[in-house]
Amino acid sequence: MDLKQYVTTVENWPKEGISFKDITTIMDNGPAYKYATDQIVEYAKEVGAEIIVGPEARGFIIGCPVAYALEIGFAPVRKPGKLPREVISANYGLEYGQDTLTMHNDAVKPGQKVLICDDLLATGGTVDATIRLIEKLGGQVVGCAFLIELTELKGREKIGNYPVKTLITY
Ligand SMILES: O=P(O)(O)OC[C@H]1O[C@H](OP(=O)(O)OP(=O)(O)O)[C@H](O)[C@@H]1O
Ligand SMILES: Nc1ncnc2[nH]cnc12
Repeated sequence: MDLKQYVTTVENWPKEGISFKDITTIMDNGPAYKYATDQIVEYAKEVGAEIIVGPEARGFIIGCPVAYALEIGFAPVRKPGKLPREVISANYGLEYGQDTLTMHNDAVKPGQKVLICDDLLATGGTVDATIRLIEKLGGQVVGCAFLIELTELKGREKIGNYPVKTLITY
């Protein structure tokens, strides 16, 4: 299936110069959402993922069905003030701003094999911060899976040698 036909590009949103890739038009199409999820499930099997970690908010949409299909856990990475128990934090830069991400300090167990799932790899700031959080807890990042990669923004370079799987590139 050509997933690209289901991605909607919105120019100059949320601010001037950003070419926003809207994935709601993948999600609201049953066969497209299932096809995309199935591709990432296969990748998760290949890398031997034992838990999925996904950053708020769109990482939940991609990561949760993968965890469900494999009957493994899902650990959320969230913006500050959202997780109720003790957290660890990491700062990062975004294509359009600066922020902090947090994760429960027992969400990933030492040595556990983790697949990070998100909708989009842009500058790599979000996934880089997510990797730092997982590794602080002793987790082993075995892969990073995305629906979309914006190659111009060089996210892969930012994260170096971690295996990356993307379904659509621009
Ligand atoms: O590679 P990067 O430059 O870090 O950009 C990619 C990240 O940006 C978006 O999330 P955003 O922070 O907009 O949050 P949202 O999912 O809650 O809308 C997207 O869902 C990725 O997580
Ligand atoms: N260009 C982009 N498209 C969609 N989501 C984004 N999040 C950050 N940059 C984005």
